[in-house]
Amino acid sequence: MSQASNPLSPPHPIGAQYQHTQHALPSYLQADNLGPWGNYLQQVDRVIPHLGSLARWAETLKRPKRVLIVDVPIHMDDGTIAHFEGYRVQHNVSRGPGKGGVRFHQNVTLSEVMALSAWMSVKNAAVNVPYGGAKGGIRVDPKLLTRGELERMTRRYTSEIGIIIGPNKDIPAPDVNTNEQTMAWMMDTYSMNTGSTATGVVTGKPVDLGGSLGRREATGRGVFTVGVEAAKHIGLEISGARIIVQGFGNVGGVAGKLFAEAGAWVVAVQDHGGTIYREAGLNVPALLRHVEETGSVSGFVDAEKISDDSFWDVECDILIPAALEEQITAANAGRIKARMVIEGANGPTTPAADDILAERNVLVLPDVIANAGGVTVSYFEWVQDFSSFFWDEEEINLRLVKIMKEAFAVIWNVAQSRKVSLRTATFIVACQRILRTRELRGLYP
Ligand SMILES: NC(=O)C1=CN([C@@H]2O[C@H](COP(=O)(O)OP(=O)(O)OC[C@H]3O[C@@H](n4cnc5c(N)ncnc54)[C@H](O)[C@@H]3O)[C@@H](O)[C@H]2O)C=CC1
Ligand SMILES: O=C(O)CCC(=O)C(=O)O
Repeated sequence: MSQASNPLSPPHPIGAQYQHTQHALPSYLQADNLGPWGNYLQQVDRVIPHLGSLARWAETLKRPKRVLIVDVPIHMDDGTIAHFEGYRVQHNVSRGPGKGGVRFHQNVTLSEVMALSAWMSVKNAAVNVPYGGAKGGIRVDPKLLTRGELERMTRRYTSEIGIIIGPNKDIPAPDVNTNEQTMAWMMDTYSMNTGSTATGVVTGKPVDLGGSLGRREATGRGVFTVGVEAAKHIGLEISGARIIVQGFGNVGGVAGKLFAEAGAWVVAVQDHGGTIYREAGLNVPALLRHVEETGSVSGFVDAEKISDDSFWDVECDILIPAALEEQITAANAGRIKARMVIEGANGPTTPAADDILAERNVLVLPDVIANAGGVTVSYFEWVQDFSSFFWDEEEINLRLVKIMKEAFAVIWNVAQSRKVSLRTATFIVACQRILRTRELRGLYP
């Protein structure tokens, strides 16, 4: 059907590159394709037998508290109007305000944001920061927008979700394809709409706007910290270890840099643009500069280009997935050579792949503890904003490492004593905390 004869077409034509946002099936109709949310539900089912009497509250974990779908209309630079679909999901707010990032990606769906918000509830409880779990996103390829379009979309989205976010209600932060600038626009929009500067409404802001030193590197630093702790348990020497990284953005780039500085060899890196390999180890600082300049690892001169699929066959000791969900599946888990997988990304391993890796004695450090460094420093940022007293970077990193090591030690011991995976152990610790609060608070207002 042509645009002109379709009664549902927008009054103004839209640019061809945005048509997917108009014609894609609304994501809330895709509920039968559970994807990451289905994986999360399976992870919950694995923890229920370990919850004792709290298991009677477990259904709480399987239902998001609040789901908001918003239409985000903006003027494009060429004068046309485009509509984007945005989401904010608050999975659980028993332990405190919702907390979790905002993702801009062309494949974002409601089911995905539901899963990401639920993993935030588990993660925040695992490191015992006083938050529930939330997440947001817009179904858009931000690489196709100009800076002005991106700003208008971010601001309109912030206004639309403004009814449920706030420094004491739900605090967004960066995730895939969002950054400090995105958070600055969100903070400014929320502040203008409420009539006073509210730095604590988002974290991951520029330091000049009340952001925290160390937040940019925090998730990668947390990945590195738990990786080093786990390596000690399995007798893996970090110096000289071979590492492969999928996703070389905020999380993968910083984790790769810290492992390289500790003497490891980053031998393969994959991102959306392709996969590169160097037997003798990549020059990580030079690769980071290349990504900064070009947007991808692709085209890095001092490396061999290999096929995306052969990434999974590379000989290595540690694999760090740091891109998107469902990357390690039953189809490739049997090929992975690593002794340890450190999940920088959220939800990169499906439950079926978890089982294959466990059978093959590959240790998986799950997202819900391995990438908790980001939200931990977000918590520091929020505390600093409330007190208007800012800490130096050394103090932030010391506190971050202490929290990550202590949380990981508790989880490791639970895994040993209950003879369960580190993922189930993390869920046991976290879900007990969440459900205990749920029980104490009771049900009626
Ligand atoms: N930024 C943060 O503080 C935190 C992020 N995470 C998770 O870490 C993961 C990465 O997030 P960021 O580094 O912040 O995002 P980013 O936007 O900085 O980087 C994303 C990276 O993934 C790559 N990528 C995208 N699609 C890909 C594909 N199909 N195949 C291979 N690589 C692909 C991109 O090229 C880029 O290198 C996400 O799962 C996110 O939810 C988790 C905790 C905190
Ligand atoms: O820093 C935060 O609040 C949340 C970061 C995030 O989205 C995540 O941990 O997945």
